[in-house]
Amino acid sequence: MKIYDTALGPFPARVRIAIAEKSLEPRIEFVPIDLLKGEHKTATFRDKNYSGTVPVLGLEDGTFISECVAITRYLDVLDGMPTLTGTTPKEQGVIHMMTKRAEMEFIEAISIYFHHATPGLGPQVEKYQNWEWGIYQRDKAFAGMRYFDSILRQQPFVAGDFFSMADMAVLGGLIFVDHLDVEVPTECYTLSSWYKAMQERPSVKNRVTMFK
Ligand SMILES: N[C@@H](CCC(=O)N[C@@H](CS(=O)(=O)O)C(=O)NCC(=O)O)C(=O)O
Repeated sequence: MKIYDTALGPFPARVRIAIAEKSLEPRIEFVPIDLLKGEHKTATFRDKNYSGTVPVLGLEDGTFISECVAITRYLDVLDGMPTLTGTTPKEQGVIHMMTKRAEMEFIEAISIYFHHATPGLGPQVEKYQNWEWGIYQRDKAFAGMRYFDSILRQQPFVAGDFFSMADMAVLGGLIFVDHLDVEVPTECYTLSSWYKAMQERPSVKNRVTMFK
């Protein structure tokens, strides 16, 4: 299998954590895609992923799977023993809901801020920027951090009692925050200490870095 990504990006980190959690590194060839040069927006790359984003999983039969959730689910059930996306219907429903919520309320919001209200990936890539929209989404991400802080005051992980795909989505958002000119709100000390604790997890350790 191949993973087309950028080694240090927040969304790719979600899948790289999943790969580590499932001990799949030996089966994966990582193919670097240069976002700063806009390689992900070329026709060649869009043949792999119409949306022009990374990561993308390439299978031996020529199938390409994009979207962190889809890739994580594929990798999680590969061994017939899902550990990240739920085993019971309720677990699967709650994990999927909290992952989607982490995307809509946090990582996608801070990503929009990155692309629209900062230089982002540079003028060669950021063809359209809307500063107001970026600031609006930044504030949405702050509200999202306060929400996840409140969740983590009630339970050890984002979707309940065990580490799951939902935690990886929140970690992706925190990686963005780490390297932008924004901070986790001081009142979100539970989220901050959870983030610190997560970085001791072998699958997360050293993956919390960002492309420059
Ligand atoms: N919905 C997609 C989003 C993926 C995404 O936005 N990836 C970023 C990678 S990174 O910024 O996190 O490193 C990207 O390709 N950004 C490039 C762009 O948006 O031009 C997913 O879940 O995989």
